[in-house]
Amino acid sequence: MRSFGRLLNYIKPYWFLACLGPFLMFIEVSMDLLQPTIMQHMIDNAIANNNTELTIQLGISMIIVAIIGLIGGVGCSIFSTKAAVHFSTDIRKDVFNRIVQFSSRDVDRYGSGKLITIVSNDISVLQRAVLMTLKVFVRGPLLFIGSVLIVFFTARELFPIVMIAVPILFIIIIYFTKKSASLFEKVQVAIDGINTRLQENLAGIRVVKAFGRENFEMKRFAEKNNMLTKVNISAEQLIALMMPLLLFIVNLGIVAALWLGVIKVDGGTIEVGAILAFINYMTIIMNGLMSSSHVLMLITRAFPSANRIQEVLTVEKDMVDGEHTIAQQKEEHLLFKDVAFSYSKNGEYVLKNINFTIQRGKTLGIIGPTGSGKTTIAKLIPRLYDVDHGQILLNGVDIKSYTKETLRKQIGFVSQRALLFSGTIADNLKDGRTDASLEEMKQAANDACAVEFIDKLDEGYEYEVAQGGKNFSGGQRQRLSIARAFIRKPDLLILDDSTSAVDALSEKGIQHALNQRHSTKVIISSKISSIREADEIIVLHEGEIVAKGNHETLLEESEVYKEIYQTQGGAGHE
Ligand SMILES: Nc1ncnc2c1ncn2[C@@H]1O[C@H](COP(=O)(O)OP(=O)(O)OP(=O)(O)O)[C@@H](O)[C@H]1O
Repeated sequence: MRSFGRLLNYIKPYWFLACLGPFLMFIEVSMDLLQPTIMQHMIDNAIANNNTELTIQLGISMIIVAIIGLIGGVGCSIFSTKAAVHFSTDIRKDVFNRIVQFSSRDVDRYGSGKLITIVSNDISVLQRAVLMTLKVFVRGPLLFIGSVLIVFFTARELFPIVMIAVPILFIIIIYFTKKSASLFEKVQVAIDGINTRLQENLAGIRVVKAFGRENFEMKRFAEKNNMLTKVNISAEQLIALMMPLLLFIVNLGIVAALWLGVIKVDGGTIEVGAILAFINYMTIIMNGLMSSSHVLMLITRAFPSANRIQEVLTVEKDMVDGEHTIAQQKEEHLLFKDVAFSYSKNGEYVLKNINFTIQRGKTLGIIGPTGSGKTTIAKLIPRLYDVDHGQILLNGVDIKSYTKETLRKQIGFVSQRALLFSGTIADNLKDGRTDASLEEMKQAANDACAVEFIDKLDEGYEYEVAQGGKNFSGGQRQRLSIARAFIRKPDLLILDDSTSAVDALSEKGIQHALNQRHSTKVIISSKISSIREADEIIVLHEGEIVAKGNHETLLEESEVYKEIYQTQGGAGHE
């Protein structure tokens, strides 16, 4: 509830629209409330007395009142919708901006399914609650209070019926609203589950097909879908049950009014028009309560969504940005000092006691079996994650002391999963450096052996890259990612298994280009051929450095290295 209240601050810039909507609704409701009274006059004073002129006058009044009401209603819808849509657009923008700045730990913690639900579903739920509040919240209570007052002053004989019916209607509404709130919370969780499954399947659709996992995935999706169906049905059934119950109470009231009315009309204390007006007001009271309860339900339903949105907006930064904005060039370029790291707070360390130094301009190779922690080392350097123990120094300064911008400007990172973004090839290359010229792009593409396939494209560097780069082969994506890093001309270049899908000839070309570069290089690979030229190689095993040296010394001294070498063809491969 507090989160909902806080998020309502987003409506402040649109306060004029947000006030205009309910004001126009006030006009519409006032007109709605006038109608039965005019009708009562028409029946009791004009029709009963055969007064045609008065009948026409009152008829015209009813039409005018209806038109004013219509203008109020339409105006309210237009302005309320504008306010609510701007409100949610601003929240969506802030939530997205926050997510983009999340640390990798936060992304791991939330999971992409939940984040997608928050940006899409939760914000829509909130928008709907605000829209209905602006449109209906004034209407419901006004219709209710207005009708009760009018009955009190114009048909006091029938007022006891209202006194009995209204509390019962209230109790029903409160009971159902409370019950539905917890069910709608479950609905949100079930939608999370669906989005997670969907997201995972779409991202890995090729693997799903290649391994014939369709049936298995369909079954897993069906489980989540059934769960959503179950909670959705329970929630909707609950709401569906409320309407007939309310109607039943109102109808009982109407029957009681007719019964009491007949006695009173016989006694001459009430007129037929007043009874008809009462019946109308009873229906309006019910409608007023129904629409208020509907909004109340939407608001209660929006509470869990608001909590989740607020949580994302206020998530505490687990990575504090440093203040250092100047990166000097030191001979001792990169230093890992007693580094240990675990992905979860109390989890097992995936890196332990990591110590190494790279001198400026030199190349460090990192090799080791899968899961030994190679990629994790690469992720620690640009602070995708922070170390749990020890220190990483870049140019003699703890990387935590740099602003993230200063730190990341010094680094060119080619990740294991070559990811491209939708846009043109040029757009993707310019992610490396926004002001890169066409000549520089061509040079980088040439060094990364990407020129041959770019030149074959009619549009060249203006060729559109599909989402995730799926209109390129794995090797082409890797070469474009390398070109993107090259274009940056970084001080420190990190290549994480980035030539795994590249053919041997292109890999040779890339290695040649790498050797020409003055950058300090960290090359991670599971292939000895990619790192054998490195000035120093570290061998990782189960998160620890088990050997260090160049190719020749490691062949002599490290069993693990020798084993990798032999499994990759050994001397015969040279
Ligand atoms: N985001 C993550 N959350 C939790 N554990 C992770 C995460 N990423 C990696 N791990 C774990 O950390 C360990 C080291 O993983 P890492 O990716 O660094 O290994 P690697 O040597 O690069 O493997 P590969 O050669 O297969 O790429 C593995 O046990 C892995 O399961």
